[in-house]
Amino acid sequence: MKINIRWIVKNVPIWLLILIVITLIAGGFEGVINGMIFGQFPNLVGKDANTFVHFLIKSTLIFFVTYTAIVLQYVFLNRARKILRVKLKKTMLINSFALREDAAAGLNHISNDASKIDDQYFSIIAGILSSGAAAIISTIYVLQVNLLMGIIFIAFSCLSLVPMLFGKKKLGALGKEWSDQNSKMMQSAGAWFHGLRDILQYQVQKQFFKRVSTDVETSENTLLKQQNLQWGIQYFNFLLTIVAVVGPWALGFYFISTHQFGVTISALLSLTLSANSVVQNFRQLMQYWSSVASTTEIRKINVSDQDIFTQSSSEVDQPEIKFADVSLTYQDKPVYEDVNLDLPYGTKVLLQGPSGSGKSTLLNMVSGFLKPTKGEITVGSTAPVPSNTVYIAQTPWIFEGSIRDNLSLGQEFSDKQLLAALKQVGLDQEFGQQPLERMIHPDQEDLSGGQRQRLVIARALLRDRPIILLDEITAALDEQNANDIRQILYNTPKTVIESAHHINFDLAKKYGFSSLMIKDHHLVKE
Ligand SMILES: Nc1ncnc2c1ncn2[C@@H]1O[C@H](COP(=O)(O)OP(=O)(O)OP(=O)(O)O)[C@@H](O)[C@H]1O
Repeated sequence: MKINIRWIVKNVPIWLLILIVITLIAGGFEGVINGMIFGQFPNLVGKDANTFVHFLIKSTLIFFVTYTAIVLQYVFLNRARKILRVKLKKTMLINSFALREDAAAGLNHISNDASKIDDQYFSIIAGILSSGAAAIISTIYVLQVNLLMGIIFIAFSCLSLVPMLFGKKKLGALGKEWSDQNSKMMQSAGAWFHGLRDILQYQVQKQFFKRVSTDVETSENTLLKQQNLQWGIQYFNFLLTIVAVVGPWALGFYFISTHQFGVTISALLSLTLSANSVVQNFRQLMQYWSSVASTTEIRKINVSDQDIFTQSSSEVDQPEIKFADVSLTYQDKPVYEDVNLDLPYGTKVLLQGPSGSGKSTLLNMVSGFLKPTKGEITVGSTAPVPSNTVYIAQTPWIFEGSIRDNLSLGQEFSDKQLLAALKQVGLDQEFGQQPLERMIHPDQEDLSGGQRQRLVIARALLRDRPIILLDEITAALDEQNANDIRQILYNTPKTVIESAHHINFDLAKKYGFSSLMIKDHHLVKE
C-alpha cells in the first residue's frame, strides 16, 4: 500500500475536501490582491468622495475575504491532517501486528515514520495545494497583464523545477535508509534500557553504550545527509530564481528599447510585482517536492491480506490433534522431519528434549502460530488456530492496567468469575482488599515472577479452550506453587501438552501423562 494522493482523497470526507478547495481558491488571491488593489490608485486621481468610499469598502471586503479564507483553509487542512494521521497510525498498528513485526519496528512505524509522513507529506501536500492554487491564480493574472511577457516570466519560473529532477530519487533512498537505521537504533536503545542490571553487573557500560551511540550517530548522519541534499537543491533553486527574475527583465528592456510588443516600463514593473508571486510559489512548490521525495520509500507500507479482526471460530468440540508427515525448517536448519502424531482429545503429554530441540516450536505449531514447512497439522477437522488453545508461555505477558484488565482483556466476566480464577492460582489474598482494582505497572516490576506467571494462568483458566499448552510455566515458581498450579491445570478433561525441564513425575503419573521425547528431529514415545 502506498500513502499517496489517492489514499488521501479516499480517506478525507468529501465535504471537507470541498471546503478546502473553496478556501484554497479564495485564499489563492493573496499573492495578487496587493497588485490588483494598488493598481487602482492611478484611476482614483481626481475622483469624488463616493468613489473613495466605494474603493475603501471594496478593498476592505477583498482583504477580509482573502485573509478569512486563508485562516479557514488551515483550519480545514489541519482537520484533514488529523483524520489522515489517525488512519495512518491505525493502519500501521494493524499491519505490524498482522505481519508479526517486532515491537521496536512496529513502534518505529507509528512514532518516527508516522511523524515524518505527517510533517513532510501531509502538511506539505497542504502547502502544495495552497501554493499551487496561489501559483495558478497569479499566473492567470500575470498572463492577462501582458501575454508575451507573462509567458516569459512563467517560462523562467519553471527553471526552478530542474534541480529537483536530479535529486528526487536520492532523497527518497535516504529517507528509507534513515527509517531503517532508526528502527535499529530503537532496538539497541531498548536493549540498553532493558539490560540495565546485566550491564552494571558485568561493568560493560562503555562497550554497550558504544553500540547504542554508534546507532544514534548513524541514523542522525543519514538525516543530516538528507537535509544537506535538500538544502543543496534549494541553493540551486535560489540561483535559478535570480535568473528567473533578471532574465525576463533583460528581455523586457530589449523589447522596450526596440519598441516591440507594447512592453512598457510600468507593465514590466507590475509584472515583476505580480510575477514574484508566481516565482515564489514555484520555488515553494519545489521545496515541498523535495520534502515529499524524502518520504517516498517510507510511504510504502507493507500490508498483510489477513484481517486480524476476523474471529477465528473456536467451536471445535473435543478435537484430536494430528500431524501428518510434518517437517519444519528454520532457514536451512531442520527442527522436525516427517513427524506423524495422533493425540486424541484428553491426551496428557509431557514434551521432553534438550534445550533448542524444538519444544516451543511444537507448541507453536499446535497453536497455529507456526506453519509447518511441509506436511499437515489438523486440530479437529481444521488447521490449528490460536483461538482453540491456551498457550501459557515462559515469559508472561502483562500490561499497564488493573488486575481486572489483565484478566478480562476487555471481555465480559463477572467479578465472581474473576475472583474465582484468582483464588484458583492463590492470588486472591496477595493483592489486598480489592484485588481486581489493584493497578500493575510491568516496567516497575511490582509483581514477582511467580505472581506474573500465576496471573496469566488465571487468565487462561477463565477461558474454556479444549487444548492447554504449557511452555516452561513453572520456571519462576517455587515447588509448592508449581505443584498447586500443575494440579489445577492437569485436573481437566482437556488435552494438555507440557514442555518442562523440571517435571513432577508423581503428579504426571497421577494424571495419566505419557512422555514424548524429541530425538533427531523426530518425536519418540517413551
Ligand atoms: N524464529 C526462529 N528463527 C530461526 N531459528 C529459530 C527460531 N525460533 C527457534 N529457532 C531454532 O529452532 C530450534 C528449536 O527452538 P525451540 O525454541 O523450539 O527449542 P526448545 O526445545 O523450546 O528450547 P528451550 O528448552 O531452550 O526453550 C532452536 O535451535 C532455535 O534456535
